[in-house]
Amino acid sequence: SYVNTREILDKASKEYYGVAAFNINNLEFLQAILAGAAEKKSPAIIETSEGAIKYAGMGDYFKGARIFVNMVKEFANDLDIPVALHLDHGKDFNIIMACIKAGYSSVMIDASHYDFEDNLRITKDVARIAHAAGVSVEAELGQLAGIEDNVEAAENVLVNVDQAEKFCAESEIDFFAPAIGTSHGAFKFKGEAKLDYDRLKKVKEITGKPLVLHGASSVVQEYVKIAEEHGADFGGSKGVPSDVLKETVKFGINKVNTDTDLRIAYIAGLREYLDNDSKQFDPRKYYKVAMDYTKQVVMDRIDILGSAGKI
Ligand SMILES: O=C(COP(=O)(O)O)N(O)CCCCO
Ligand code: NA
Ligand SMILES: [Zn+2]
Repeated sequence: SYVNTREILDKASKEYYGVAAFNINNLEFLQAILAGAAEKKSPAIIETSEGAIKYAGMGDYFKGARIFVNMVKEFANDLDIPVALHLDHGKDFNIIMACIKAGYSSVMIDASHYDFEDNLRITKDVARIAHAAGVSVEAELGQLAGIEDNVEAAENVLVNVDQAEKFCAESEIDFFAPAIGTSHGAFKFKGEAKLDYDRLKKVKEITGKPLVLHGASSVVQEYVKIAEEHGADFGGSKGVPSDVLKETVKFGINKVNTDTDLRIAYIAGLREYLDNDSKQFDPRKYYKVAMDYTKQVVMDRIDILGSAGKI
């Protein structure tokens, strides 16, 4: 069934497990994600960046938002698992409004590159409007380094715990994304993957809200290897190890944003297929391995985060 994201995350926050939020740009990733989540009897949060919405609508983001709402609802209505659709990194007020109007379950207002007062003011405005339309809201404090899609920042700025308290108390948001040392993309750490668990624990205690981890992909080396065996160059790629991910869930992370892991699994499967079948030109065939690997990553991630059977 198609649900409000709060239904999924309030339960996860109470019971201390994580729910992956998987990014999509097209039909094939959506099919792979929902197949994996359904098989694991897990809730599923589908999310789209502003770039994905412009991509799907061929520049018309009202159309793009409606396309994703209709695709997700069509599948969700026939599934026994709860499915939500979320706008990831909403920055453009018009796109946020288009998603609310189209029927998204939740929207992120990402004003984290503004100063604190402006971030709080903008977030309060969006929360008031979204809530009036029955849509839940995510916002972020601190910044992730790394450039991906149209989401970029110079360097890591870790969340300030005192600011988090004021921000969560006054902004009326439903989910909160504290920056604790991750970054977007496939090259997250030069050395060891270290996240600020202490800051995370304090934010959970103080806010009591469902928390979001951005830049949470693990960059699974099994699929990096397959992609590189078939011509990819992902040298130096490193993500959040699964044991570190489990620690963040233990300390209160509930929504685990995952884009890069699906992208790597998909391109690994596509490269492998194209190298092995020079005669094929049916997209339902040559996307198959890509979708199978993506589904496998979805199921593995659900096992790591503990959301299997939580419906
Ligand atoms: O936080 C994340 C997940 O990041 P990643 O999957 O790279 O670790 N996202 O918000 C996904 C989209 C980033 C911009 O395209
Ligand atoms: Na988000
Ligand atoms: Zn993010």
